[in-house]
Amino acid sequence: MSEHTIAPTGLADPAARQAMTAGFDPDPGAAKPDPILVVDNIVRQFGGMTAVDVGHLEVQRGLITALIGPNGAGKTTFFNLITGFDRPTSAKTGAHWSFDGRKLDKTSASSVAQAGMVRTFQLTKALSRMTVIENMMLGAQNQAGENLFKSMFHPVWRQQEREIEAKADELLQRFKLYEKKHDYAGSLSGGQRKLLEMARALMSDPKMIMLDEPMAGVNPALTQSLLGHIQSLRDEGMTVLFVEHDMHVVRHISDWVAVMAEGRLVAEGSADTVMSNPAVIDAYLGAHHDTDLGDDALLTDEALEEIAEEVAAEDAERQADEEAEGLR
Ligand SMILES: Nc1ncnc2c1ncn2[C@@H]1O[C@H](COP(=O)(O)OP(=O)(O)OP(=O)(O)O)[C@@H](O)[C@H]1O
Repeated sequence: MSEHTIAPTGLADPAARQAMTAGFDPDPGAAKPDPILVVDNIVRQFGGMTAVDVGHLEVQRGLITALIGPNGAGKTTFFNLITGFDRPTSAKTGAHWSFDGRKLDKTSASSVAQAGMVRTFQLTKALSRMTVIENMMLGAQNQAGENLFKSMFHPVWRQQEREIEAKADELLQRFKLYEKKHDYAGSLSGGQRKLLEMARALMSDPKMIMLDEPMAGVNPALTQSLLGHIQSLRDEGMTVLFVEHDMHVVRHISDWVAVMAEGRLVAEGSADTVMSNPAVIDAYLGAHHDTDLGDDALLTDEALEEIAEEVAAEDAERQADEEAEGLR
């Protein structure tokens, strides 16, 4: 085991995870035995519209928790709020959240990342024009958003550069991106970009990784590899919180599911339980009549490939639409 690999925990055993979650109270916002993230009274309004209004949420340490909900439910806004990229409207009226026992509500995005709660970032245009290894090196500097570029010139950066590069190489090997080390990140496929986003987030040794739609734009060849990487992170002791629209993926890898609708937390439970919950079905049907909540508890390899093909086709369609719009 390398020095950057986290020691396996008892939660690598599916039976241990099932036994643990079977004991959770299924009420939305219920207490967990060992929460790594505790959120209270987070409200975000845009004008007169309430995008997020979460009274209480606990995320259990060491599990994969999916945050699901129809379009516009407030999932991304919630991610932005708890990672310091946005401020709650309720900042002065009792919003607070803590991670691993540390209060985070007055902290910046970089301090949140330093505390060990790291989210993935989509490759922006600027990051696409940098090489894979340059992206990884920036990831080491705590995911500080607009401060990423400044961080390159910090003296500490230069001192530690070699050590950091060795860690980056190790992660690139793990994520099968080492051969692409000096390629521009923009030249990677959709799936490889997702792997790079994940590898980059791991450069700061997080305790919890937050993934926003990790399967979007991923081609069939990489779908299973990506799911496997997410499960391995959990098996090694990391907590994973992810937003995902594909319910088959949610069923396949989640230990616990939290559901948002119209900004609020409306349900929690195992994937099977929440997807048969009438409040959840109503929330989805109200927003999206053709949503497939999935009907299989465990996916076959063929089903996974089909999902990946659908995702790739949707992505190609979206890209074609964007290109057509650009030509107009
Ligand atoms: N900067 C903003 N200004 C105004 N409204 C916003 C802003 N950001 C989000 N919203 C609104 O807040 C609501 C929640 O949006 P959000 O993107 O968080 O939902 P979501 O659950 O992540 O949706 P999706 O699954 O479609 O990504 C939506 O109605 C959205 O239009």
